[in-house]
Amino acid sequence: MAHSLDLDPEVFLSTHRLIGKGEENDTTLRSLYYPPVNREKVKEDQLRCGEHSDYGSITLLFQSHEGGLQVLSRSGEYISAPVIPGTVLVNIADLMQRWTSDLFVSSVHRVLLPPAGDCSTRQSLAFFVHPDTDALITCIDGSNKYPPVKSGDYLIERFNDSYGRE
Ligand SMILES: O=C(O)CCC(=O)C(=O)O
Ligand SMILES: [Fe+2]
Repeated sequence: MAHSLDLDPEVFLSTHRLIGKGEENDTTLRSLYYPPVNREKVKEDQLRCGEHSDYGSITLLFQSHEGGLQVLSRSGEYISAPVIPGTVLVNIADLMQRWTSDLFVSSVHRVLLPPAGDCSTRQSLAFFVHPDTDALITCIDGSNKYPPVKSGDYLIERFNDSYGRE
């Protein structure tokens, strides 16, 4: 990713040094199990996972073969992301968009219900990658498009926006 922006890779590497080393990095692995869908109880427009973008730098997504993931294109249409066995899907997340002054755009995505009559379950693994909690994220182009923010503070802000402040 850094090379594609003509950047020294250390810009990203040096700010992700503490993954898996303790409390100073919020990178998380989440196992998501979606149970079979009872069609009689489905509401209109119900989804398995509602439209959102992720908060950190990137997300590595491992999906089971059932599929259902869709990504919003820049022209505003949802595109199904095919499951390609043995591959990992990489989503750009919001802090990366901010960091790169919108050169990389975070992907808005959702997970659809299976088609009617399909009782399959779905399993995915999402590895939400975050910069180190104290890493100061400033626009890499030197602009002030977004004010500098510490990775950990940004995450707390996003959690508060999503789940409500105390
Ligand atoms: O289950 C999936 O494939 C996507 C899950 C997801 O987007 C998320 O948990 O942020
Ligand atoms: Fe997501």
